[in-house]
Amino acid sequence: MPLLTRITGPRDLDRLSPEELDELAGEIRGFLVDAVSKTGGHLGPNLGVVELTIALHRVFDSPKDKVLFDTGHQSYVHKLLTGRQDFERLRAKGGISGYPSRAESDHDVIENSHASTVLGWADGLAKANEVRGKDDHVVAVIGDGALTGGMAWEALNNIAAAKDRPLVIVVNDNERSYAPTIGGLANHLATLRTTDGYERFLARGKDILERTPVVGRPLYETLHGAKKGLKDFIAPQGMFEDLGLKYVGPIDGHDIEALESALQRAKRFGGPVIVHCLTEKGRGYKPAEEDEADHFHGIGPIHPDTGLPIAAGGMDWTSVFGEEMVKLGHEREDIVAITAAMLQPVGLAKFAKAFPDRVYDVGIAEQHAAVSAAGLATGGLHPVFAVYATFLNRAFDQLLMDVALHKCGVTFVLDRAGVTGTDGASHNGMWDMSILQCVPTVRIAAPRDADQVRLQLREAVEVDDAPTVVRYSKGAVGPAVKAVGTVGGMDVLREAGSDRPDVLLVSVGALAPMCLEIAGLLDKQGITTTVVDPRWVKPVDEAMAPLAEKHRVVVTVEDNSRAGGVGSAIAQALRDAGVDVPLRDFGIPPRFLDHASRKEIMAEIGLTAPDIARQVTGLVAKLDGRYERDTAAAVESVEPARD
Ligand SMILES: Cc1ncc(C[n+]2csc(CCOP(=O)(O)OP(=O)(O)O)c2C)c(N)n1
Ligand SMILES: CC(=O)[C@@H](O)[C@H](O)COP(=O)(O)O
Ligand SMILES: [Mg+2]
Repeated sequence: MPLLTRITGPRDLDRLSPEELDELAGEIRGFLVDAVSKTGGHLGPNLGVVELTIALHRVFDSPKDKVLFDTGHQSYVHKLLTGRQDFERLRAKGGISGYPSRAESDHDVIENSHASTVLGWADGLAKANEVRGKDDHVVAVIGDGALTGGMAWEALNNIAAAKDRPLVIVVNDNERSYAPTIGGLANHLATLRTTDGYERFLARGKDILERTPVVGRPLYETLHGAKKGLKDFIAPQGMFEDLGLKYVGPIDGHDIEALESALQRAKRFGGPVIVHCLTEKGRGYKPAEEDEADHFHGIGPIHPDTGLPIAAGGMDWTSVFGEEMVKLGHEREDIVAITAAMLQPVGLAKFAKAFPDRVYDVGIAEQHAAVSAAGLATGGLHPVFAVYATFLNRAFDQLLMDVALHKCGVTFVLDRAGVTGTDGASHNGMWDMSILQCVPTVRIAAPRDADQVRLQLREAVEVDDAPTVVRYSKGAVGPAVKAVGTVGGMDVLREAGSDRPDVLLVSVGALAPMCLEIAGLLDKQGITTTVVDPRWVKPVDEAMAPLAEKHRVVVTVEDNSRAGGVGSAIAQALRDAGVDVPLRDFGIPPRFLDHASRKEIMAEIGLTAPDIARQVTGLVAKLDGRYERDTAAAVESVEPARD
């Protein structure tokens, strides 16, 4: 019977022998490859923390002790050891989340998948324990990549100041974010890695010697003295110790015994202590180990034996951007690119290959990316910062106060805008067109197809005195949607065919095909509709108000939060212009969305053609003063939302 099936909670690990623990690690690796190759997910990061997570749960007593994960994408092993072994529907609707989830388990604390927050959480929890007189342990697992985020250092600055406040920081150092982790910190970790394990030597020696006190004690003192000498001699004083943090390491992150020994020492230390663990992303699965791109950081379904993707990827938004960037790079030598540790995922790999000296990976440091972009622009260049829409939240103040306030020509390209779905609540790109509404001078483009991405990216990089934003969805790019005319700077996608059309339907970005479908459904109700794509959704086009005035109702549809989104901005513009036409805005409800597929979530929140057509039908019926009965009948006659 597989050992893994006997593990229903962390305490079941205590009964296993060292040999069984190694056997369990092997079983877990096999389980991860088998399960995640079917569902997709973060295979590489989790293969790298098998032994580490086993050791953590043997040394600490979760959930009394808090075991915290930064970003949380590497918490699958933690889930397996804390009673969750059904990975059939990993990241799918109704299945387990790909990140810690309080609804799933008391062992889970941080659900936020935005990096570099774990040390802040740990600092707060440790302070709470101190105030409440609790002796629970707080253990924070942070990757070398997440350690490049500014918030990690804000927390470390606080943690290091409290020398008597116990807190265990486990640095999961696999030398990679997606690609190899960049920066001075990564170089410093490399220095610590090369100090030939004097801590490891001591840790192992101390535990063995302590078990034989008679002989061991004097011998240990000698060793300890030797260690001091050894350390001064062979290991530079680590930055962490200079900060006032006890440093233990480097520890082989795949040696359970060594890990437990180091973690036991850290547990007893009584103050803030860093355990520096050396791990390998993708360990134990050859296709991942040999993958130079990102060691299978995040994958879709693959053939387990070869690691090759099952679904062939078509043309996606990211590739369209990436290819146009290369063309722009050839045409304009002032264009440079910035990524926050996601060169490949945001589509800048080709640009980096063509222009290696004009691309900057700043680490997981979006705030720094935005401020350094202001510097680059002030220095005469035009930076393009490509980042997932949800991670731009991190750099809001820098976009506002460094880029916009100083009139810097910086282009922010937001990938994964709108509902992404399977990565859970914190990954949907649903806030950018809300938070940016209040930024003076910023211009926001929402391209509807590949041609518009190319065109609007070019329009954006032409602006040299204000921030520009180009935002598009995740995954395959939809069909080209041609304009049939223009009004002001807006594209008309469908004429109403009436002198007094009923509905002005404002289609934002990638939802254009759905908006044309809505217009078709309204047609069947005898409702005439003009469909426009503003292209640049901020500022609201000056032609919007006079165009709205020619219609009976305005409907806006956006893949962004309804709260303060494009619909709100247009409503405000109509009010400011004295245009009194009712407006109904459709978007993502301002709440956190549980993980599911994009399609499932869009249906759940009513962002589908039938749902919207049904509501607009009812709206127009009410405008006509038709009886509720008629309205209900008209509404029901719209085709039900396809499942
Ligand atoms: C603020 C933020 N920016 C970017 C990301 C995307 N991201 C997820 S995991 C990851 C790399 C993390 O590297 P590391 O912390 O070393 O963990 P590892 O995957 O190596 O275990 C990145 C950049 C994120 N989750 N949050
Ligand atoms: C954990 C994290 O933030 C990333 O790995 C993210 O999951 C990637 O998302 P995509 O799969 O959409 O690139
Ligand atoms: Mg890493």
